[in-house]
Amino acid sequence: MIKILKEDLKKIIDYSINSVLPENAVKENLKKIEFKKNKVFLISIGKAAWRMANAAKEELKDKIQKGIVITKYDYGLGNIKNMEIYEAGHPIPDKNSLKATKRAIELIKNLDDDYEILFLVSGGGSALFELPENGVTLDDIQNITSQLLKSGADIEEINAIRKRLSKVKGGKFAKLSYPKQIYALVLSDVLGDKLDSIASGPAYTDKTTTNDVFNIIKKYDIKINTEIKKVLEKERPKNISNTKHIIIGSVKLACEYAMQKAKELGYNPLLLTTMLNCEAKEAGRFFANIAKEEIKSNNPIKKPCAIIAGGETVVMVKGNGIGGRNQELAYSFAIEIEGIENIVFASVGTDGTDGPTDAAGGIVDGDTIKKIKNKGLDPLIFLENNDTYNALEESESLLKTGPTGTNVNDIMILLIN
Ligand SMILES: Nc1ncnc2c1ncn2[C@@H]1O[C@H](COP(=O)(O)OP(=O)(O)OP(=O)(O)O)[C@@H](O)[C@H]1O
Ligand SMILES: O=C(O)[C@H](O)CO
Ligand SMILES: [Mg+2]
Repeated sequence: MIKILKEDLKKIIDYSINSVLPENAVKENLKKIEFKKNKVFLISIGKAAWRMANAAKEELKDKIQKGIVITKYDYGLGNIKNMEIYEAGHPIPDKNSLKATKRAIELIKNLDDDYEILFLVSGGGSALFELPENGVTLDDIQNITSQLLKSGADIEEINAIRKRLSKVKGGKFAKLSYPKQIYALVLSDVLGDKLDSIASGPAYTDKTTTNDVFNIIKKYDIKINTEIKKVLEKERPKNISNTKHIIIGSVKLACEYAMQKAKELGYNPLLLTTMLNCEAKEAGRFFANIAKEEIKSNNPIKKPCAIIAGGETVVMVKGNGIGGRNQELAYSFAIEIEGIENIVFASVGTDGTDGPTDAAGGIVDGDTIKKIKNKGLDPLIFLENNDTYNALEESESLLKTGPTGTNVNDIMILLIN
């Protein structure tokens, strides 16, 4: 029984991820853009950058005369005609992020008046598209980003800070490109699809205030020096007039496709939320509470059922193990449902990389914790040490997809028979 549940769960995940791959989304939405000039410069940033750029090139062909792609290491899939392809550091920017970004700006500065800009944006863009603001060094950015990523701050909070430390975020890229028109196609990995947060909104007006920024610094006890403090006080550009944005994919869509596939496989689907953003291990426990209620009283939906959620949880990393938010969520679920039969649960990053690991997430059931105990290991220590990658590896519960080419947050699916 578990075997079938697991197979079904994997089918649902595959279907959902395949349905939000960027190619179709880019091609369909390009039809909505009315370019006014005959030449297009393409700039594509983020984890999905290569595939989005390739799809745009297939669709617009030689109308795209030049372009640059900036993606994460190993996410570039070869040459694309007329394009420069760069790979750089993620989730913390490195010198290749800066080199590629500098090059992008240089290319844009040299474009003649016949060009408009097609800007393809996907999650991960914040780390990959980066040029430090005057008075800020790459070291500063690396240090502050790394503090923020471990602090439990959510992506909107993290990006509020990133925007101020950068010359290209928070609408500054649009200002740099002015008066060229920018058409942005955005694959959203931010809950609620907030355009000023996705990849730190390079071409979108920053909605955060200086007050917000210092509240975040205080709330998460981020250590900054006086030079950085001065930079953080500077306002972002307002009145950006040369950009148009279209959202072309999101976690909501991924959840809807998961529901569709679950139904097709005979499960009653229920969508809990597309905005899950609490602490990962709390979310795991909450899902376990729901699973127990379901098993006991067929509530909130009749079995067999698929209970689905989308979102992006946070982890306050305190230990020195390896893992990611999906692995931690799935593992904490497993701890709560040890020994219970006929349930399978997965939490997965649609981009295929959960945290700094080669896994997309975890897929767990009532036997997961037993397997760990049978090896004489203590299941709780892994969680305490944020070492859920190793815990899931020991229990054959890692979910690996490899880089998927898309990036629309995380999905959680609970199947109960
Ligand atoms: N050992 C660990 N256990 C659990 N979570 C971890 C661990 N180490 C890092 N993380 C979490 O992994 C997150 C970064 O992973 P990941 O690359 O999947 O982020 P992402 O949100 O997909 O990136 P982006 O938003 O730039 O696309 C960090 O926010 C951090 O909280
Ligand atoms: O790059 C980023 O800032 C995150 O992935 C959110 O878009
Ligand atoms: Mg990820």
